[in-house]
Amino acid sequence: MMTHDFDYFVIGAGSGGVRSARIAAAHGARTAIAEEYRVGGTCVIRGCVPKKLLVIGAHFAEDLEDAARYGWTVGDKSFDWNILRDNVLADVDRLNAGYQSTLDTHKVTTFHARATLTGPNQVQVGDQSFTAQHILIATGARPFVPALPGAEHGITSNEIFHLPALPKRAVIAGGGYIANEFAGILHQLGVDVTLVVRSGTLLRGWDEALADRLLTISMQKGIQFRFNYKFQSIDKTADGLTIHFEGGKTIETDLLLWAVGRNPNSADLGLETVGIQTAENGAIPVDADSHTSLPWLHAVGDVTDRVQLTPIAIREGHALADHLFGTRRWQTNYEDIPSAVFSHPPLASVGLTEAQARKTLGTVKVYTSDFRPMKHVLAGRNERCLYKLVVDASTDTVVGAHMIGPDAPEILQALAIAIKAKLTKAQFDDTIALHPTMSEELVLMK
Ligand SMILES: Cc1cc2nc3c(=O)[nH]c(=O)nc-3n(C[C@H](O)[C@H](O)[C@H](O)COP(=O)(O)OP(=O)(O)OC[C@H]3O[C@@H](n4cnc5c(N)ncnc54)[C@H](O)[C@@H]3O)c2cc1C
Ligand SMILES: NC(=O)c1ccc[n+]([C@@H]2O[C@H](COP(=O)([O-])OP(=O)(O)OC[C@H]3O[C@@H](n4cnc5c(N)ncnc54)[C@H](O)[C@@H]3O)[C@@H](O)[C@H]2O)c1
Repeated sequence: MMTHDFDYFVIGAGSGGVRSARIAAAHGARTAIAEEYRVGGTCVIRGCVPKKLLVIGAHFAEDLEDAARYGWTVGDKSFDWNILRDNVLADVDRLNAGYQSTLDTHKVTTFHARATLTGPNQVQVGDQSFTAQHILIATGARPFVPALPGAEHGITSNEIFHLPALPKRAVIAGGGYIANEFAGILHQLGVDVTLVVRSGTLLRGWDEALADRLLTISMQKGIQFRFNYKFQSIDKTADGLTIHFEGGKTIETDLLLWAVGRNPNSADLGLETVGIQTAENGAIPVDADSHTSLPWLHAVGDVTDRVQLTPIAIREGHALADHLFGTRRWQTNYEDIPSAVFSHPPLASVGLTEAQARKTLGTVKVYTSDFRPMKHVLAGRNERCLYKLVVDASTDTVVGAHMIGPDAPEILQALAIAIKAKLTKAQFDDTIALHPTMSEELVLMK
């Protein structure tokens, strides 16, 4: 048998790559990983983690306001972006070091350089070349920026965490996760935010009633929306940017954030050299075990464009390493994946939306609770929660849960266990309420 330099060579030290490398090494595989930017990948360095810290930081704007109704005298409030940004970036450094130390502890050889495929079982890293029995591509996705005149004057989520100063005005392009999360963050921090959506729908694919509720609350807070606006070009001016839209409309702004999706990061990896053809958007085709059509080449995470979420990349990477180097063969289950939009307030969802259930099931029952949380009542904040349970009427199984309101993602993670376990509405009803909480609504819906 031919001896390779490594048993496993992982390209990309993000969520999927790090987990896969660590598990493979724990199984005894001689493992290497290459990272061209920073170990930890999108989620840790410029995604979930710094984003969530900014969400928490931004929410103090409302908490400090509400504190007065609870009897607290808060002195003159002021906000310093440099402090928040630098503390968040310092935490990212801490996590980055933690990820590196995990790799080191597991004796994974790390190369801090870009890697490419140069032939079957072959990788080039900087000016070094290696062979490996198995190679994993876990290179993630990159922000999509439309090819429009002046598009380069906009920034993406990669740059937003490093802003030297907050702008006065910001336009955010897109109506999905990143657009709504950063609309909330920037607005709370005092930026005049306009969200520009090319269609008439916010958060396509989410339960419509929840998306509508986010729109209503966001508008109430002062975020502006422009629907059915199609970008044409962007001019840099003395005062900032002028954005031109089809039909002659324009918006003046200081900052433009492109949040219009992320494409698999597979360009210039050498895939064509080894005979792999990607989908039009760059996605690497894989089977349920994350194998490509070549026996030595595998891919997990965003680069495969299955579900662009960290826990999914982690599972895919873990299952693959177990399969290649361990004894257990298992596959990632894509049913009932919980997810959240960390907007202000956040949305969280698992299972079928009402529309999906009506399309795919026979009869469907929908239970809703539309209420003002007690914290908001005393604070005089007119912001209502909306909880929704979708039930397959033929079996009484709860097939979907959808929530918007404070702490919705925290509540939904536990609720996702009940949905995954296919509990019935009767079992929800049989559960004693924990009073007074917001989540007790979930067992009180009639
Ligand atoms: C702003 C933002 C917020 C997000 N928030 C959430 C959230 O709250 N919850 C959630 O679940 N998901 C969130 N996501 C999505 C999540 O970050 C991704 O789904 C996840 O990181 C995908 O993991 P991955 O391993 O596929 O790729 P990544 O984590 O992106 O890792 C890929 C790594 O490969 C490296 N790389 C690329 N090419 C090469 C090469 N040729 N050689 C060497 N290295 C290379 C990259 O530098 C990167 O470090 C967010 C994403 C963004 C952008
Ligand atoms: N909280 C989370 O879990 C979280 C947070 C951020 C990102 N993510 C992941 O990262 C992915 C990327 O996030 P995202 O917000 O960029 O994508 P998204 O798919 O959520 O939203 C993209 C938006 O851009 C619009 N769009 C697409 N092309 C456009 C164009 N040419 N012009 C104008 N609008 C256009 C779409 O209609 C949509 O509203 C998400 O799909 C998600 O999987 C997850």
